[in-house]
Amino acid sequence: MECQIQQPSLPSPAAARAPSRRPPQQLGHVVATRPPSPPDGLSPEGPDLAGATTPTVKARRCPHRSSLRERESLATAVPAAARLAGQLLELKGNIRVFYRVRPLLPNESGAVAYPKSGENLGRGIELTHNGQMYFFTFDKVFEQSTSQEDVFIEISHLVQSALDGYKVCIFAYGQTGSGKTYTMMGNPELHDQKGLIPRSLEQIFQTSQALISQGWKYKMQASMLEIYNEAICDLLATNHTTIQDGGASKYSIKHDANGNTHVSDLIIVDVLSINEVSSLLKRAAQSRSVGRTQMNEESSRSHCVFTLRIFGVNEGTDQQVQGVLNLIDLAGSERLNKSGATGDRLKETQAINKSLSCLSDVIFSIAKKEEHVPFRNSKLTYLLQPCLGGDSKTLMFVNLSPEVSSTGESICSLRFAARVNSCEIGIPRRQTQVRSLAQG
Ligand SMILES: Nc1ncnc2c1ncn2[C@@H]1O[C@H](COP(=O)(O)OP(=O)(O)OP(=O)(O)O)[C@@H](O)[C@H]1O
Repeated sequence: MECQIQQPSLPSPAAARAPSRRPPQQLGHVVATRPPSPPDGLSPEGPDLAGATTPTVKARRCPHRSSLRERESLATAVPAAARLAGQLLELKGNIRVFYRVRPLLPNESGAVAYPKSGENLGRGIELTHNGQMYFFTFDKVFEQSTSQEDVFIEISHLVQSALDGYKVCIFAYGQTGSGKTYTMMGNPELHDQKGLIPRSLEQIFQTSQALISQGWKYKMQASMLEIYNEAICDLLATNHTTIQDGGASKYSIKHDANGNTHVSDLIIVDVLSINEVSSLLKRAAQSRSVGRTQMNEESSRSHCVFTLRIFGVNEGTDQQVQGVLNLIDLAGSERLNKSGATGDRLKETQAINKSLSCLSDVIFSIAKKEEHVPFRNSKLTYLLQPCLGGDSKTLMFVNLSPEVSSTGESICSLRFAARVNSCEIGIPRRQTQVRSLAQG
């Protein structure tokens, strides 16, 4: 069940520290239902970054060699190791899991350690709880000192693949105050503190500009919503209405046959530059439901979903791609007795915990390969259905607080993450086609 966990009731600290004997390739399930498509940049029919070459030349030369070379020059921002990790990620059909531990705050004492060598270096974490040692391994661990930039480098290849026509979904999960918002958004104004969302968007715009010389033209559309107390709220709307406000016909979620999600009445903005997206992010951040709790001065009380739809066409080859980038900052899980929530905070906390528990039910159901997966039990799970049960490239960040009193919650988060990591959601599928003459 907890495939990446060495049992909690370990006999001795020495045994607890013994490295896992599981060979690295078993850490994720390789889905072998059909041969995996070659990693980005290796696809002969590639509308990807590499495939964006002059069509006549491309048709005559070895696509593999040219693709790789061109990608090398285009994606200079993505170091080779991270690209390789991304390609591996793509070959597996699982939801990948990275975890990040936030630094200790003043007056906190830590209960987290990491393997210093061996096969679990960079992937393992040890927690001590009530005198027992717990050991987990996942795809990647970011220790307290890891910078925002280093975290982004590890996911930049995944982000890039949205331009190739993939659906990409990255979400942050974890206890309240563990660093989800810092990881996803951070402070977009300060270079060192910029989170994954602003960095991803910068990269997408830079790369799309670089591809103009190879015949590619991209159109981008952004939307941003939050799910607060089980109601959807449009963060780009100037005048907020939710279903609870009486806008009953508003914001219903639908998925089309290609697994694309549509939320009725949601404002979708054409964005032409990174500056335009930045001001949208600023607007949305001001609208987000934030409150003070005992656990976090500025706690996000909602799940926040940023979506960038990417439409690309190559004027030379008539190839079209349609990618989606979903970046999601979930509300934090919290124990009611620890958070001290009352009144509105209590209601919010209950709604957050209920939707996270629905997420957990969905994950359990997918992991057990059950016929019926209860996606419709909450707005969050229904919205995430294509990311959790479809053909998208999905990555979950588990954010952890290193603080002693948080270890119980951290262990729950890590157990949940192990389930998520074991979910096989299928090989990611690229949305691409050749433009017909009729389309112009
Ligand atoms: N990697 C980090 N480096 C520096 N500070 C961090 C880091 N991660 C989190 N913090 C700080 O810790 C505090 C809590 O982080 P954050 O608000 O991101 O948590 P959260 O998980 O989003 O919480 P909630 O679920 O309540 O919204 C913030 O003050 C944030 O700036």
